Amino acid sequence: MRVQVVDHPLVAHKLTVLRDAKTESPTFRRLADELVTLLAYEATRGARVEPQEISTPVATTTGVKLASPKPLVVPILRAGLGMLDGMTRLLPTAEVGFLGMVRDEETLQASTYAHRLPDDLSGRQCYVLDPMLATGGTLVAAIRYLFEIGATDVTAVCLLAAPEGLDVVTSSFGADAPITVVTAAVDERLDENGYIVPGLGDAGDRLYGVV
Ligand SMILES: O=P(O)(O)OC[C@H]1O[C@H](OP(=O)(O)OP(=O)(O)O)[C@H](O)[C@@H]1O
Ligand SMILES: O=c1cc[nH]c(=O)[nH]1
Ligand SMILES: [Mg+2]
Repeated sequence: MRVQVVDHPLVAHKLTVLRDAKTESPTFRRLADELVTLLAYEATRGARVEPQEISTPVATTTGVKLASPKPLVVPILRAGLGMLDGMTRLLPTAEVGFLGMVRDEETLQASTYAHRLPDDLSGRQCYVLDPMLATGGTLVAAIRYLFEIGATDVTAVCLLAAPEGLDVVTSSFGADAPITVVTAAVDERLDENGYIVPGLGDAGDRLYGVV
């Protein structure tokens, strides 16, 4: 597994505003969207391409286009939905599958309440969107499901990750697993309620309100 922390002043600036408890939903949504686009640029560095012949107004040349099959973007509902537009802005031809998952706030166990994905992910590059990698339970369950239906190449794009969650993903799949985690920061730790410290609070609630 590879962890890539995107080190860029614009990423750090936007993340700081997202962390601020005074930032309200409309600004939080806009900044999450902008931040994901910056992370997506790094997350797609390994996107597969194939040669394509084209004619410019001056000459013929060989360029590249994204290879088939199309990449698949998988936002994890609810909070991952706030990352979808930012990701597909850079990957407009990607297809989108959905996983609905929720973490029990007492046991911290993740469960799946919805899935709508292609039957077979063989050969597809998969990009999982989830703003918070906390205990890692949600991401492990999501990746396990994608592997079960044929995925062999998964990149998780997270706004924030906790060291504990990264360790859980590594120990669940092994250090050599074909998994990349791209994040704006690895924070200090989890608190006793499984929240990332210093973190940004409950990403779903800050995007969409308390339910
Ligand atoms: O790493 P974990 O400990 O599993 O926690 C991370 C998960 O918790 C949050 O989802 P939540 O369950 O709050 O659902 P929501 O997105 O609907 O708010 C977050 O969006 C992640 O999916
Ligand atoms: O800090 C955290 C941990 C899990 N889920 C969140 O939304 N925030
Ligand atoms: Mg939530």
